[in-house]
Amino acid sequence: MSSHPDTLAGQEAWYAYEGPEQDVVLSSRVRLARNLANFPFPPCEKEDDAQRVQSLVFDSFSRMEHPDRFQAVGVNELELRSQQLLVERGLLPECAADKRDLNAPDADILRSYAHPLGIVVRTDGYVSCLVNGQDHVHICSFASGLDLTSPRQRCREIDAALQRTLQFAASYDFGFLTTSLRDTGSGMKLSAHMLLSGLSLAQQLRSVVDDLKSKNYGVSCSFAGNMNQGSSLGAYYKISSEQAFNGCEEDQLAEFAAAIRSVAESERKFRSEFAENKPTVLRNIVYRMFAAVKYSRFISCSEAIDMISALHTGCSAGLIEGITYSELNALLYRVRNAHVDFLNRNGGFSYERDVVQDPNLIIARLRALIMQEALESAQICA
Ligand SMILES: Nc1ncnc2c1ncn2[C@@H]1O[C@H](COP(=O)(O)OP(=O)(O)OP(=O)(O)O)[C@@H](O)[C@H]1O
Repeated sequence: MSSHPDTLAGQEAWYAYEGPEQDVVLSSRVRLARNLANFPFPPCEKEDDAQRVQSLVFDSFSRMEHPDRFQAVGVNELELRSQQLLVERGLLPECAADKRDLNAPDADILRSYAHPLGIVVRTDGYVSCLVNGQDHVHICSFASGLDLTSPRQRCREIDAALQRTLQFAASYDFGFLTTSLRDTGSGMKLSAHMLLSGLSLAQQLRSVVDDLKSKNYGVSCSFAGNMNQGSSLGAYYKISSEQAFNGCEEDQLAEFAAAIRSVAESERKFRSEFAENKPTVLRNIVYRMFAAVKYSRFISCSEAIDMISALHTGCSAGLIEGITYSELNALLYRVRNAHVDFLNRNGGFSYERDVVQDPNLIIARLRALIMQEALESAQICA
């Protein structure tokens, strides 16, 4: 099973690599919002303005050093399944339907936008730029674990390179001007995906969420779930900054990193208390999921996310060995519908007679095989 869609230009995707604090923090994201001066912002722009903005941004990328490192495309030129692959990678915005039901068929992301989106992706997949989304330009970059410095550096390089040929809307008093007031200033939004299974099991999530909200950080479900009921699929949460005008970029970055570290410390504390006070309950959760992965013939996307979460918790409690956090994090991408579909179409697999006639069964069957292959060297530590 070699041709994973996450191998770009011969290089593994960013999420295949180890990162700091990965026992709790899966990944970090930095994005910069910018708008071109002298053009109405996306909610108010006309079709030909949007076309012109896209041409100017694509042209600016084509004039950068090594322009062949960038692939620029109008999203409406991509097949629905390619769009969905980019959504699953976090490069295109999700529409509400994706959040509600991960097992549902693909939704058309373009319908939520007044004008066609454009996207530029660097061929190594580390940095991308969305055109005509909420703002004219959203530059974004990811890194494994808690690492905001390297994605911010990559975003800044692209920002500086774009500013050689484009003029962005800015004011001395407010900084960069953006569609949403909360992005005005640095235009920077920071986020971290975290596994908060310890806090969830100990039912301590509410106070952590309230504390983050009081510091102007947003908390939402990474995959699906209901924040009001305090339940997120697999206990995966996204924490993000909600305002870009307080202090300089360095301060925003340092404060956000400190908040994430503090949540990570609480999470570790509650994970180890749970392991000490309820060792049998924890073993039951982890071992059942391990067995389910090993022996299931069909796995749905939401089941897979729950299973990966339990395996991750099991690894950090020393109950499972032979698989790394980064392998588990990469699995969270590999089990999504469009990723499995890509592999199915490119892998030349053959399936059992009773599976082959049903496309939904094929995807669930292949997902089970992907999970089993990832766990090949993993074992339970009794
Ligand atoms: N720290 C992270 N690690 C991995 N993926 C992330 C992270 N933060 C956000 N994402 C993914 O990136 C995509 C966009 O994130 P999000 O929903 O926060 O942005 P948005 O509000 O749509 O746009 P923007 O942040 O550009 O204004 C989503 O698919 C989300 O799951």
